[in-house]
Amino acid sequence: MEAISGKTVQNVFRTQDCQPNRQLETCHRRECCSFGRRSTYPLFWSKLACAGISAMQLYTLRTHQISLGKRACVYCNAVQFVSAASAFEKVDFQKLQNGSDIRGVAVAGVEGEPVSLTERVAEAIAAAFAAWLCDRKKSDGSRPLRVSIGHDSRISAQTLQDAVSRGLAGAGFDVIQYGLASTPAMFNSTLTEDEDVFCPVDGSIMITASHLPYNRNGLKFFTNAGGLGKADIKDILERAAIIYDNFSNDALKESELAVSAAVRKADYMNIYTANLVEAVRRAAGNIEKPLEGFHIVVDAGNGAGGFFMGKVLEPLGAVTSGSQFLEPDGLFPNHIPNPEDKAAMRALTQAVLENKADLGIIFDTDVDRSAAVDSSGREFNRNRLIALMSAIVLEEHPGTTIVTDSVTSDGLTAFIENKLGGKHHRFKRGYKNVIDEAIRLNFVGEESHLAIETSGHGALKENHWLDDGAYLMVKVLNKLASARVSGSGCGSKVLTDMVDGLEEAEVAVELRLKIDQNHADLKGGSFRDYGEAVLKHLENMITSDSKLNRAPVNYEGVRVSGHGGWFLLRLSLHDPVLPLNIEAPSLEEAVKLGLAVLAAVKEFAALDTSALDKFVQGL
Ligand SMILES: O=P(O)(O)OC[C@H]1O[C@H](O)[C@H](O)[C@@H](O)[C@@H]1O
Repeated sequence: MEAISGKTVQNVFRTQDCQPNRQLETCHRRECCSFGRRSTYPLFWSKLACAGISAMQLYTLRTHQISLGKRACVYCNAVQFVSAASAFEKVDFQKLQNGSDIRGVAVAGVEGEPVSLTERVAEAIAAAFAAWLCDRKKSDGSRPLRVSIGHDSRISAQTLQDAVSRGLAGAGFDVIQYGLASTPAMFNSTLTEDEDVFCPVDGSIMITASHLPYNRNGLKFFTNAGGLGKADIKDILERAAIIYDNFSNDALKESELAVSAAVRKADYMNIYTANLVEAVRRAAGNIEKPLEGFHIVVDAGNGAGGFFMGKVLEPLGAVTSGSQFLEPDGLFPNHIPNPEDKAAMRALTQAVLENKADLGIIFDTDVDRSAAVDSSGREFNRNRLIALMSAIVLEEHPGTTIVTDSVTSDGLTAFIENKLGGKHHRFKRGYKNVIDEAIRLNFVGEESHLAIETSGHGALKENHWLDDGAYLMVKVLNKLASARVSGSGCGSKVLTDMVDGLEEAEVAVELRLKIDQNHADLKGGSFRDYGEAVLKHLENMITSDSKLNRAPVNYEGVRVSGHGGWFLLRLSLHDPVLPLNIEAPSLEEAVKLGLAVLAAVKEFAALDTSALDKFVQGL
């Protein structure tokens, strides 16, 4: 985690908005809208987005709520712009896309990282999501469309929640705020049937930037069909850019007024966690406290996952003393909440050993990822976590296909296929990619029940293909509890035994080789094209080395086996980086693989190979 100076901390709450200074000529027309009662405004915006109407021609339509459920008349205020110039700082909305999420800098104070996710930007994106949703869902007339909002522990959470609420309320939506929540809970709120917590919602927004540093934040979107994909996010950002460019002072004020009528608060985490508790009780044969006598520590890294101790483990009877960093603190003062972070895993392991616990559980900031540690301090992380989850799922669904990301080991394939009798389908990196691939396989007739990444994202068919770190841990707890009930084992040894036979490489490294986007060698092209050229060249070089073999089936980058191990060079999903994974039985053999890559890539001047240089020199 970056060091945070006192000055930075003072700065972090200074918001980023600039005040509009443009002259507006407003003309309010009050009229009853004869079309779509609640969806008027978003639909209008979405049409604008598609038609590319100029700001000179714009009229914003605004629907207002009179009272919940009793809105006899919807009226529109038309605000005519006299200037096409945006009142706010120019924003490149497409740059905020991070795969199927939106991510940006939300807090000022870090040098070289100007704020990009301002309140106004967030408001425009929320209004754009409303427009997008209106194109897909129609209100049945009994109530307005509604969207739930949750957030993780970041210090910009509250400000962004307010902005997102304004964007939705201004679009005529009902807004249900859940406060501190997990990403998977937000998806669940689109499925739950419970009017007490205003569910099901028509859409849901989670405000989070996962494990990124404290100054970042972002948005994830859900409907009852799951998380939105890349194309949806692109669409929403295109709409948001138009909305933002045409914001007026009056429209913004009206959103502020609309908020108080539109916002409801609900404790949805109670419902979500009760379902998790119920799942473990059911698996143990409806015992009230199936974890009685188990000592389990939780490390939430000061993210949103602290609920797991008090609302899941304790009702199930587990002893939880020694759990740590459960209080939400968006400056993440202890370690980054991220199972991929070595310091985070060390902290959990230490807590398990010091407390002589049976199991340790760790979550990322928004609880869509998790990992565990057994009583001896061995990690269930990366390939070992996938092996454990595969063993659990294959017991329930013999022969099923396990879909994983591309950086999984050859040892994992052997374990899944030879020991467990399943099929390993190694696909691409990216949680959305593996989930979508598992759904596709089922669709074409190949049964798959688990899609899981080495990052700790894992989704089960039985849980609506939702990547839910808490649900993964519930499956682990089910195993612990049911093994004791059936007398087949006690403590985390049950779990450790399940991954017995998984071969793990002596050396496993990931080196991230940066592409300098400003380097002349790119010749004005994109880093992606450059990266592809590096990969093509590597592929050609490999064919002339008899000790190396390209993987016969491969979906991403160049994967090669040789010297008793393997390597994969691929393009990062998001960054101008070529990540290189090497696994081998010894350092010597890993270096041989590294040298083969180095020989092929060294002529690419814009590629920073210093990490690989150091590795092959044994530094
Ligand atoms: O391609 P990389 O830079 O290694 O990043 C890949 C990772 O990006 C994000 O963090 C996604 O949430 C992960 O699902 C994905 O695995």
